Amino acid sequence: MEYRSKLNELRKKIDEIDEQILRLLNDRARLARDVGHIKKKHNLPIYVPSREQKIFDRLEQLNREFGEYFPTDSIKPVFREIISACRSTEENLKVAYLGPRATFTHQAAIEHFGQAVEYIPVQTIKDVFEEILKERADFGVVPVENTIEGIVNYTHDLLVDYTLKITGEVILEISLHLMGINPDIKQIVRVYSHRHALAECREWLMKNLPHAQLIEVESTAKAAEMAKDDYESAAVAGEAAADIYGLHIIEKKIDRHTQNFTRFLIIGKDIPPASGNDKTTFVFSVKNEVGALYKTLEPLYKHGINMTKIESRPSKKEAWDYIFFTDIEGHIEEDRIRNALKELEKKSPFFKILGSYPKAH
Ligand SMILES: O=C(O)C(=O)C[C@]1(C(=O)O)C=C[C@@H](O)C=C1
Repeated sequence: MEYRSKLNELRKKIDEIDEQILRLLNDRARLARDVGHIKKKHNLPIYVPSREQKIFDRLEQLNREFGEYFPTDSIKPVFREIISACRSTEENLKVAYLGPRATFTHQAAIEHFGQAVEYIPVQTIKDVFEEILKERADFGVVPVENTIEGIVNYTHDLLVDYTLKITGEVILEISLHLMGINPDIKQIVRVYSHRHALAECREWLMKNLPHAQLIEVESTAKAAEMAKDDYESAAVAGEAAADIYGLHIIEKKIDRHTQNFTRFLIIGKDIPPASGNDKTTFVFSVKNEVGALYKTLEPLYKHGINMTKIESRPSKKEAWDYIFFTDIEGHIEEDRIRNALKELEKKSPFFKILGSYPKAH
């Protein structure tokens, strides 16, 4: 019985600490609200991703110094929600994303903005751009490339056509989980999912649920919705679907791809200020002459700028004419980046900066 009194004593201490945390959260929210008043008065943006990134970096570092009793991997998810909630006392951010709810794009959006924003699921990537342009949303979230499927052409084309800017990126590991309201796998007789997701998990399903009926539905999100009221059903879907539809994750990562990552872009109207660890994305074309690509990119080399990616796409203006989507390290506020890009622009028939934004970790 002695352990009971010890347990009670420890729980009492946890309650006291929770109370202190809660008081501090209220103090924090009050300060954020005051910051919000000043920013509104001086017409400054409420959402400052560079500041948020600095907070995460500093706290992760401090947590290591504190001995990591609290897992460092949990710092960002916890503080992301704290900041999201504090931010919501300053302004109600509206974020459009390629829906429906519970998709991986939704998951990426939550990973970036936290829960305390108004989410607007829309049907197409173009609708995401339109929502921002028509001022129904402040930001948008769209997929741009996947390690297995390659680039999302449509997102690239829209970035060229619209005046909007890339303001951030999220890289998400695409893991498919088995989920349901019933955690007992032995009672599962039906498994819902999208055709591709079922195919990716076939090996695991054959081995562990050989008698279950596999039912194809239009999306992994729909699968989770189908499973949410049925004790004998499970769905194969992403983590956001389990959160949103209140399902238990019965078995984590049942897909066989270990290198399945998708990169999502956050788009908005303005380029955010430098965070100190940024990327700039631009697109350009080259003249039709020998060594044109080499010559056009020379200013990057001259100014010591690291190019991390270059991707060609048909320009759609003339046959066999290409434009190049390029990522470099650094922010357009930095002199060396600005100067190099000015020189590069002079050499290109077409040039456009698509954004400068904090690098995803
Ligand atoms: O520092 C600010 O500018 C704030 O508004 C506070 C705060 C925060 O909660 O820490 C909230 C929103 C911003 O995106 C950045 C940080």
